[in-house]
Amino acid sequence: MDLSIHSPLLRSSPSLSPCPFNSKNTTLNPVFHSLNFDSRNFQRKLLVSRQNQRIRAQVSDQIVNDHGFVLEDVPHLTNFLPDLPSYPNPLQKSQAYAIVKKTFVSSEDAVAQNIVIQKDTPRGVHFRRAGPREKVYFKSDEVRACIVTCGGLCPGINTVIREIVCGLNYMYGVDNILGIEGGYRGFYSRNTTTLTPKVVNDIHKRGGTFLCTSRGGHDTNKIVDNIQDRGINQVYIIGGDGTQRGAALIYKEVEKRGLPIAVAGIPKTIDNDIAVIDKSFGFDTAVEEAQRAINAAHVEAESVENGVGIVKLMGRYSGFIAMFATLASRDVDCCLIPESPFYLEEGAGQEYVAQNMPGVDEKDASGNRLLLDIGLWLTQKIKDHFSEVRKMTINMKYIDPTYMIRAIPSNASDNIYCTLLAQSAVHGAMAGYTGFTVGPVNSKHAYIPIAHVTEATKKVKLTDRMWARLLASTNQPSFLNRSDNS
Ligand SMILES: Nc1ncnc2c1ncn2[C@@H]1O[C@H](COP(=O)(O)OP(=O)(O)O)[C@@H](O)[C@H]1O
Ligand SMILES: O=P(O)(O)OC[C@H]1O[C@](O)(COP(=O)(O)O)[C@@H](O)[C@@H]1O
Ligand SMILES: [Mg+2]
Repeated sequence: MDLSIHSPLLRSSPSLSPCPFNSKNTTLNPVFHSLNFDSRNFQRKLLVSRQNQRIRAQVSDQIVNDHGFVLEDVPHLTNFLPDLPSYPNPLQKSQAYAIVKKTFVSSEDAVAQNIVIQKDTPRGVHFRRAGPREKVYFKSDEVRACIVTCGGLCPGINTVIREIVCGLNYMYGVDNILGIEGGYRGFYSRNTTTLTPKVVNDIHKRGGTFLCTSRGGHDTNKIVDNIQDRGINQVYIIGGDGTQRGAALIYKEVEKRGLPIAVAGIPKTIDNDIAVIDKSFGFDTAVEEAQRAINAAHVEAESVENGVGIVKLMGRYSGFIAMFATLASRDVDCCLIPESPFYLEEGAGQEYVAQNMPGVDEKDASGNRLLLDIGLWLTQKIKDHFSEVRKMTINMKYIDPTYMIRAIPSNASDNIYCTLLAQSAVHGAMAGYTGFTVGPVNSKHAYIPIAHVTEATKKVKLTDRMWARLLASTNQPSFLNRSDNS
């Protein structure tokens, strides 16, 4: 019987305490050659090719120059509405920003996706740097914005909502902001709520989402009809990979209808599984909270004879929470993540787990596969092993803090991170960018084409040094052969 566990089906990433089982790169700062990519210059392929000899290829919104510099650009409203008027950015008159040396981000600023390069390698993919632009494409009193939150919870959602509202109001003088309640379906099945700085003043101190959320219910046409009917011209969409896919469809439909509506995505997920960006908001808070569960398991296991503690954490297909919580805690003896197939004494397959548990083919309303609860299964297997094979009685404590780590308010650093995300999204929408997701790339906030963050799921790389650090700290088996790593 094949008993090896196949990671894609793991529901979450348990970490164990105490466990029953026993180049050198040249780092260079990329040199930025002066490449003029002011939006009007490179929106239109042919125009760009003629105007700038250094640009030798452009595929859709991608520019490549002779140095292997690739700009993965985001759409701009003027791509399909060339006559859209622009206005001076009201931040010019802001007292707070008056002392800033460089209030506006240059249209030539780009953020490198890969900052560890070698002298002769191409300079690689870059994204537009996020931040306020000299010109905006909306008059403050004509903005009618809306905010929606979709998918699972995550610490910090309320901070993002609060800072979008306050950012729009304080920086751009916008006071027409709607909250769409209950996720995507809220566009057509619920009433909206009016958001002002006063209404959202304290919400960052609470977990969850002030606007409520849901899975499923994305109907692009109905959503865009509703956006149009309500006269909304800026749409802020906070959510994970599924939500961002939905946001891309909304942007496409808006473009098809030729509407002057900016669509901005703010990536949210507790799992940290969104590609390109350094880290998702709330992740640090969740890892911190997971310490409490690991600590409890450790204390319980240490305080009795033959104590074993198991903690189950979230992560779907990505084991970042378990990996970072383990690295931070140092009390964990074995960390199991979906990316790393593991075996018990005879091997242990997810198929085997599936035989013992119903519901393997079920999906949630968004189409996400409902994964098996590996934590409970593992707990039983370990108990069985000790009683049947080793003839020992163990004292097992199983802790499942999964929803507790995502339902809390964000910590201080996540709050600041959420503020930057929200403000970057506001600056981007006001500047007329659309169909973008915002997020930090190598610590600099950037506007990223939505497809880039949805086309792949970020996973722990077992061949990276971080996983090696974890193996070294727990002293657990790697479960992998060297040949598996290639
Ligand atoms: N491929 C898709 N196209 C359009 N909408 C989607 C898609 N995947 C998910 N959605 C919608 O996005 C919302 C959230 O998706 P879900 O997968 O539950 O959470 P998350 O965004 O956190 O990954 C749901 O309303 C769902 O209907
Ligand atoms: O909220 P639900 O439907 O119980 O789903 C739980 C899932 O949500 C998550 O917490 C977050 O997933 P999303 O970011 O895709 O919403 C997963 O870690 C977990 O598997
Ligand atoms: Mg998701």
